[in-house]
Amino acid sequence: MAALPAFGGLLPFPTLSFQFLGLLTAILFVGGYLVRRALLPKPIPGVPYRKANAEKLLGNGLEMLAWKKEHGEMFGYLAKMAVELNAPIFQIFVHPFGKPWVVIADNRESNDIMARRTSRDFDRSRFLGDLLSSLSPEFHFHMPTGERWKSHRKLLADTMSPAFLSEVAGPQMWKSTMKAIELWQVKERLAEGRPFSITEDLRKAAYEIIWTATFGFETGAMKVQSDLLSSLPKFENLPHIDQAVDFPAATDPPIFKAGLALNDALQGGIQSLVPRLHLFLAYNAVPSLRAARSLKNRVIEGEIKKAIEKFSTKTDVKWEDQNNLRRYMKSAMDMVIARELQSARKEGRAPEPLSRIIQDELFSFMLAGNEVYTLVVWTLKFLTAHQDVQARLRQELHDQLKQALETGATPTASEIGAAKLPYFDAVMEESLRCGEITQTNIRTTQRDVIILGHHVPKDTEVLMLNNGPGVFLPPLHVDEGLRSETSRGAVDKIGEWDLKGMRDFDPSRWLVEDDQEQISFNPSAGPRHSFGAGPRGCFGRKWAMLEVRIMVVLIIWKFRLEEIPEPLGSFKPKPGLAHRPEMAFVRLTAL
Ligand code: HEM
Repeated sequence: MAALPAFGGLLPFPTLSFQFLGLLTAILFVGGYLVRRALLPKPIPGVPYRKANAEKLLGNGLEMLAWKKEHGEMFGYLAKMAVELNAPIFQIFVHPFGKPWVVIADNRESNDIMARRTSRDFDRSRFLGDLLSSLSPEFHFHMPTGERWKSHRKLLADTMSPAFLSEVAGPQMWKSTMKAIELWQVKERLAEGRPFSITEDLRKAAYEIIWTATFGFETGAMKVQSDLLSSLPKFENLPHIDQAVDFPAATDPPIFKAGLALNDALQGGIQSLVPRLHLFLAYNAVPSLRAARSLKNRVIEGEIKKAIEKFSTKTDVKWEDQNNLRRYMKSAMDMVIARELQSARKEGRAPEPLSRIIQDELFSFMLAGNEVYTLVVWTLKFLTAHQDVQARLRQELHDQLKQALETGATPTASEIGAAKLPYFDAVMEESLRCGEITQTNIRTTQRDVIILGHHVPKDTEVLMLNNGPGVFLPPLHVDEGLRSETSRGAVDKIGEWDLKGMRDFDPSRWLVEDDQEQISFNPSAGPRHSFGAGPRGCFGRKWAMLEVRIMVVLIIWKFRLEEIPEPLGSFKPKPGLAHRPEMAFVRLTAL
């Protein structure tokens, strides 16, 4: 009985607890429903999207990751969605708590946004600030368009002048490329007809080239590798003729290693949900990156001090006089420092050659220059896979650089820069297109805007596809009345591709023939946004195209890129910051 009261005491509990549990369940259910609803993507009214994705907490996120896993890149998913939705404008949901991103799959409208609707309606994407502000806070790439951005670009303006490019940067690019060629001559001899990977060599060569042209001295990365391989005897036990040879790698010079490490760390930011915080912690807390940053700062400061010493007494620099430039300037840094000292003298202010601004802007040439490497890698792959294109390209070089051919000399930087090479230009443009070097361009809306008849709110990220309808797939129909006025006015400015063979690598799509059967390169033959467009288009485009020209011409002049077996010739991209191939092999014959 003693248990009774206890039992009796417990009796009401189950009654209460059922009610309580019922209530709790209801609260949890309703609460859960409300929280879920709050977390679900919030579509922008009127802009097309796939309904199923708006009902998932992660929106399109998991599908995009699955696509990336299968295809090695992510933006093909967006091209596929444009076709599936049959919509030249649509939205996707990328971040669990973030706003939708709007995607444009129409080249004329994209061009209009970048070229004519900057910066009142659209401006530099904020995402780029998240990525770059820890490493290079004063790099103008990520700044909104305005006075600060303008003054930074002005500081560097001389580095893109024809005089500087032909007299200073070009010869530096040529010298560094020849170092890479010497390395490949050694490799070609050791490989005895077998293929080998060029990914690392090209990455380092492009980095060395841009470093030398920016700072005026070589880091020595190419040389240490050549020295190591030259010292090796003939290779015993070479693999089968179709299998790749691996070469030992020399240790990179410390400053070279530091620059690459700082650059590669950006990759982590791209993949992070909180890129700004991620990169701030990486650069400030990871000991190897902290050390890399302080070494980079020390070296750049040291070089700037040398330039100050050189230019503080020189007051007779004539900026447009090529001889004068050739005499004084060895690099982009010389140019920037000399200009800063001169401007300060003129304006009666103290010069600031060691400012963070100058250091960041100069170092950031290195970051931007990475894309040059990507373009060269894709180009060499296309030329290997399309032997007919390679033969026609070499023929054009031999025809146009006759003097070098007849004397057995290597064409100089200025000969290469000045040669009229329409087929070469077409090959480059087609490599940019088919290598999908710039898969999308991106802008942020600055106020509520109308795109193709749809209302898009302020602060929306707008992605413009370069890999979808109109480029590799038939264009989607757009009612002319829905276009902006300026877009309607640009109707005949850019050509459209024949639907047949849109996906094929075919440089001749960029060529036109006149009545006298003269071939010329037509940059407006079809959509072309690899360097962006408008005021925020690529600042270094002329530099990039000169560097690529010097590299590719010298490689094709010195080597034949022989066919390689299928597995090594794969065109599958590798997941990463840029659209790069998973592998790049060549089988070289020295010419
Ligand atoms: C094949 C090589 C290259 C490609 C494909 C490329 C592509 C691009 C693209 C797509 C943009 C953004 C354009 C836009 O949003 O409208 C850009 C911006 C920029 N690029 Fe390049 N680039 C290359 C090489 C270079 C080089 C070699 C340099 C410097 C030496 C450079 C410096 C810059 C800078 C400073 C910006 C930012 C411009 C601004 O915001 O005002 N780029 N580039």
